[in-house]
Amino acid sequence: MIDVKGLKKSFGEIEVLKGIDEHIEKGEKVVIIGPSGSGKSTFLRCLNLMEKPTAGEILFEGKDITKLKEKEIDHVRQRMGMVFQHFNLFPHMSIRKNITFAPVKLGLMTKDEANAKAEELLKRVGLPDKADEYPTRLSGGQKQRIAIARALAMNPEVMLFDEPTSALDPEMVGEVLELMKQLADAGMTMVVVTHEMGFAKEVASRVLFMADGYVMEQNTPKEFFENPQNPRLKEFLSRVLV
Ligand SMILES: Nc1ncnc2c1ncn2[C@@H]1O[C@H](COP(=O)(O)OP(=O)(O)OP(=O)(O)O)[C@@H](O)[C@H]1O
Repeated sequence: MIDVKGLKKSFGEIEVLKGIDEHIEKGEKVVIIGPSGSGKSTFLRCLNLMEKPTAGEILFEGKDITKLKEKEIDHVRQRMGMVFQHFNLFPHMSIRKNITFAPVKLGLMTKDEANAKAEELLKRVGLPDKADEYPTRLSGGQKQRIAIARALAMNPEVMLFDEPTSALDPEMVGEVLELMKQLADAGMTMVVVTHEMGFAKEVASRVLFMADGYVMEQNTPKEFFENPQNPRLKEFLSRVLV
């Protein structure tokens, strides 16, 4: 589904991604872990071209999306939903409007269709009575569940999650991870940057370890956590799996 070839990304003089080759299959749940600053978010943001790669190719369904024009890039982004650490909801819009705004603006649905979709999604994320509320009235966990509903409103084929629970109070982490597990069980292709090792163990089909702009190791969760090979990964796991 997604083929990444020789991906590099620099910000000014600093090379953050130094050459990444990856293949993501339809239905896979790829979890990316690694130390702060290792390039995890940058890699994720390159996948849907929120960051423009400095070099390399990203093939989505066989087509190199790094060569597309701006308008075609919008189309790719519709097919790859993104969920951010800080929710990024529109504060001046109701929850319903947050969910329906993009599909209507992009002409994917009529207003009525989008409203019906919003209702269905609000039920799915367990917040059926929040359509007329505004984001400021919601808890962090609720905001993130709405952000997931908003991404799903575009009927994406892939969902990208950038540390979706890192900004949440501890008691709200579970409700968001539970919703992500439901999505995984429903067959969604997912790429997730997270510090939640339990989620990686339970949900991932493959776990990637990034350090210094490279994918240093990757494996099934069982092998990854029980039999790590790279010394950097061993050291990282010894610190996070206390
Ligand atoms: N827009 C930008 N301009 C300049 N430097 C950037 C930009 N985005 C990221 N960087 C730098 O790139 C490096 C990698 O950042 P990135 O956010 O990808 O790491 P990360 O592994 O996701 O870290 P964390 O776990 O702390 O979120 C960091 O040194 C960061 O400062």
